[in-house]
Amino acid sequence: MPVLQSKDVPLFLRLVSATTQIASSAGSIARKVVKSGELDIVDKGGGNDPQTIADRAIQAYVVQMLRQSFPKLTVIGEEGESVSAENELFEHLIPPSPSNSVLDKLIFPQILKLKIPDKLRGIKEEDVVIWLDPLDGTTEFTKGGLGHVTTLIGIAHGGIPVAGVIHEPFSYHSGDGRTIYGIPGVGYGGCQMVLPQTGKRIITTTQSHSNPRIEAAIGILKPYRVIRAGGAGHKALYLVEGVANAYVFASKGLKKWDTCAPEALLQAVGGKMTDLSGQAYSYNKNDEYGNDGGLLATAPGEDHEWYVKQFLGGAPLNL
Ligand SMILES: Nc1ncnc2c1ncn2[C@@H]1O[C@H](COP(=O)(O)O)[C@@H](O)[C@H]1OP(=O)(O)O
Ligand SMILES: [Mg+2]
Ligand SMILES: [Mg+2]
Ligand SMILES: [Mg+2]
Repeated sequence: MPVLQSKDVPLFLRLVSATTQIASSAGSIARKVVKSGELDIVDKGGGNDPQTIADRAIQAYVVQMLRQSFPKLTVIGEEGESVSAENELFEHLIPPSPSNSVLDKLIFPQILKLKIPDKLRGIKEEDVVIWLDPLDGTTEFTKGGLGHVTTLIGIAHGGIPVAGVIHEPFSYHSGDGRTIYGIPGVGYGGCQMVLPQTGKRIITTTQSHSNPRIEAAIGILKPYRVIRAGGAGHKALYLVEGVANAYVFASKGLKKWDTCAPEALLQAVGGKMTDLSGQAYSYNKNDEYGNDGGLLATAPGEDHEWYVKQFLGGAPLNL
């Protein structure tokens, strides 16, 4: 990937650019698995947390590709350390190594030319933590709800999300999937931000992990409409694209790999994501994986603090 090795381009931009390429080619794995009809579902236990061969193979592929170009990164992936791209069970799913000419055809050539602040320009590889969710929305994936599925690659530095890449392998926009990136304070690409309508509060929440406490929290907000959908990435896109005003999950269950990339994209378009009490998540490598304070995300233009206040004024949520 000659252009990505150029020392003229800051590491941060080379990493974001490479991540968009890798996420995009990982989408072919999910599509191949669906075509084969063999999902090889494993129950990871603890409620509703299935894993398929697509989760394993995408994780292995993304980790291998990132490590090839950026060996000093810390990568924390949902499916753990044990999956390897050399595994004969899914060798057939791993995309062939692209030739240099293909790699030079960047999806977002503009990324390498972005003007970035000094604090991003000075980022060192060894200080970056990648939070990887190879397949988000796996429950929906196993039931054929393919539009809810995304691959999420969050890039964190100093405990905060500095960039996020979201790939929809089964986007209705394109048969090759859709890739989106966001860099807070700098820009975003691959989608268009649309402000949601105001006055009629539309709340999006889980479709497959609900419980009475989640329903009670939504009730506090007196929604005009509730949209139940799968995947943290998918629901964050609802906020980016004007479908919903807020995304609420008043429960434990979400992990840092579910939120890092969506949070970066949402911030890049002017939205906000915190736990239910308005506290920011921390994405250092030694942090707890769980987002045990639940999730509150608001679309651009929404008053995030208003939502926090409703929860503080309501019955204690006790997640
Ligand atoms: N109780 C849970 N256990 C494991 N993962 C969960 C749980 N609740 C939510 N998640 C993860 O958060 C995502 C968003 O939740 P939901 O789809 O219910 O809104 C899920 O797709 C799932 O990610 P994944 O599919 O990557 O395991
Ligand atoms: Mg999972
Ligand atoms: Mg997930
Ligand atoms: Mg996942």
